[in-house]
Amino acid sequence: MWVNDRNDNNPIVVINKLKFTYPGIDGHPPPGSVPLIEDFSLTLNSGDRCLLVGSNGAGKTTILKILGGKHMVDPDMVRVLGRSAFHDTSLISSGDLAYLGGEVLDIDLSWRMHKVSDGQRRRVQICMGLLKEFKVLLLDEITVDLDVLARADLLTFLRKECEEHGATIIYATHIFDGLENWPSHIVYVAHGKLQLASTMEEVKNMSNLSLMRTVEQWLRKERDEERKRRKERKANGLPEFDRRIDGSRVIGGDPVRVVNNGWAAGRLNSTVAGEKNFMYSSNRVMRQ
Ligand SMILES: Nc1ncnc2c1ncn2[C@@H]1O[C@H](COP(=O)(O)OP(=O)(O)OP(=O)(O)O)[C@@H](O)[C@H]1O
Repeated sequence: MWVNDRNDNNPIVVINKLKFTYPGIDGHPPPGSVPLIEDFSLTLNSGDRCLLVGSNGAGKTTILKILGGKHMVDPDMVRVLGRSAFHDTSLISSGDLAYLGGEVLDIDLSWRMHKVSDGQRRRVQICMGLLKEFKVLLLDEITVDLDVLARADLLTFLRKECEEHGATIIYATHIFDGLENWPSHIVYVAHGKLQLASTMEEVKNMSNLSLMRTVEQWLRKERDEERKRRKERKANGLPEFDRRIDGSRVIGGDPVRVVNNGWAAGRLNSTVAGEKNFMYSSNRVMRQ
């Protein structure tokens, strides 16, 4: 497969047998927990535009956050520009590595940003995130509120950054509008495991369908297999779902306070969401 066979001298992103479990309240994976990401390997080179696809909860954001140095993993498991993103903070501070996710750039309401639309706010967030010249850009579905033109312009700009300046982009998204000819590579992840990593050309040779329909087909197959697995478990007298180990939440009391959501100690970038029953969370997943 392309990911493991490529032999470029200076790969920009190298993920090598990545294994990750969100830590519990004590900072360690809860006993008995199954790794969320397992045996995940991927190599990307300068100029690659990689689309990261998968169903809800597949682990896309987690992978992007690990690459962005927001979760600690063994330094040999993830190298960005030859360095460990978690341990080498200069990667982010220099702007060489940029992470742009839904909730990362919170806007201070005192900037009168409450008077603008969601899409206008999103544009400001994106502009701020792209102010510094980047070598590696991690995008976690950032185009949700953009109008068609703003989205098309952004995709063109990003493509140019890759083609003309050799930037490398990994973009996790569920929105395939205007993406048909944008990526150079597609990576499909399911249940934290790599299912497919191919060039766009290979994906087109594999399927006559549009990119969106091709991905839809993959996800449908995944869902059908999951349903079959659950049915078989049930027939064998086993619980339909695997036992869930809740390690990173403190539940109970009023108000409910989540004090550890899996971000590495000392690097928590908290957002107070809501006033009454507030949660400390830097991840929208935890805001319920
Ligand atoms: N901070 C956290 N602590 C514990 N579990 C988490 C945390 N963040 C995410 N998870 C769990 O990890 C799994 C993968 O989540 P992740 O956000 O990486 O998926 P995703 O592929 O980005 O999903 P989506 O497409 O819905 O954004 C989910 O089951 C989620 O509940």
